[in-house]
Amino acid sequence: MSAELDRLREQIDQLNVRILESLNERAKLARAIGTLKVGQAYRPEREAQVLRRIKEQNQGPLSDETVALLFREIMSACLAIERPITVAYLGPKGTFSETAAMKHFGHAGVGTPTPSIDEVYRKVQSGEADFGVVPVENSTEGAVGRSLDLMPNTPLKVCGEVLIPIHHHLMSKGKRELASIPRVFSHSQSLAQCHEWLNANLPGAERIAVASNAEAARRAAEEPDTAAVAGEAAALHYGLDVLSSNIEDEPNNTTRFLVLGDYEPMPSGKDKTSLVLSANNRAGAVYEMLTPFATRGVSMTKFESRPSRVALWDYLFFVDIEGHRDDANVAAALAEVGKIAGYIKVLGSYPAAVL
Ligand SMILES: O=C(O)C(=O)C[C@]1(C(=O)O)C=C[C@@H](O)C=C1
Repeated sequence: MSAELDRLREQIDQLNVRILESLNERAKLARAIGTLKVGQAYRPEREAQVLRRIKEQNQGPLSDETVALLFREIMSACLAIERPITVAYLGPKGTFSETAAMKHFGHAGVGTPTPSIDEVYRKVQSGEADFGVVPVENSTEGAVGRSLDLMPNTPLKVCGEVLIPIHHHLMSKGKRELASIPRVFSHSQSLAQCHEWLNANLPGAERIAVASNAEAARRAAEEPDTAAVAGEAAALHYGLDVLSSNIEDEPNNTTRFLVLGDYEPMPSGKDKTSLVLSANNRAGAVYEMLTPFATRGVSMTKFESRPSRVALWDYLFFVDIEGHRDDANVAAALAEVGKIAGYIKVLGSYPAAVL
């Protein structure tokens, strides 16, 4: 048994040397590519292609998801040799936005927790951060209004999307009985996402909405007789005990984040395009405006209306379609929609989420 163990470990040691050599060889190639580039070194379209190919080529036993996550980190580390990417996200540390930023840019990216969505936009616009990550919609609770409302006026482009499965946990400083918790902090969306569970398990507790679920965890760590509803990252960051796991009412609860930056990705082969439209206020106007997508075979993956904030009962439509704005059918459809719509702004074309 022990001889067999030694033999297998010897093989792993030898393989580690080869992996190490390969990693550094790869890093040198990435650095050489970096010297040829003008402007932004980060290329999301290339990263998406690399990750898709790795998933296709994977023979196991590691899962496709696992190998893709490993290669995400390898690319993140290779890119950081020149200069780590800076990413502003809705903080404090421990939010799902931080999880999204790290999932997309890898852990060699330097995350900057930022107090509000407005401030994330501002930091990227001013060049204080290379990219920003903002939540745009949750599968249970719908749109994140502020992120959408800032899009029509920003010069930034949408250059990526990140999907994060959202699992909420009830946590407190030290283990305690649920019945002994008089107050629970969380973000209003998280409270809504756990509404049924809280009704059933903490019926008497006061629910207090705070700016983020990481802020909720921070307060639960400091204030006696309180608990927080937040994610695992927040429990780890603030040293809280998880009293009950996965308390979200909808098990497939997922939040979608967009990556914003001063960069327009090239086509990656599987892309999405986000746009904002307004229709004239007459019968059939929205139907007519969207018809070119149908006739050109362009799938719409999202249609969301928001008050325009310009006139009463005037709306903006946030639309996502499949394909890149440079794809022939998408370009033709956008040109036709542009002639019909009262207003059109293409927010960006970007690779569909791989992970
Ligand atoms: O192919 C490139 O453009 C690279 O810079 C290399 C590389 C990689 O490590 O594969 C690194 C960073 C980019 O974001 C994309 C890919």
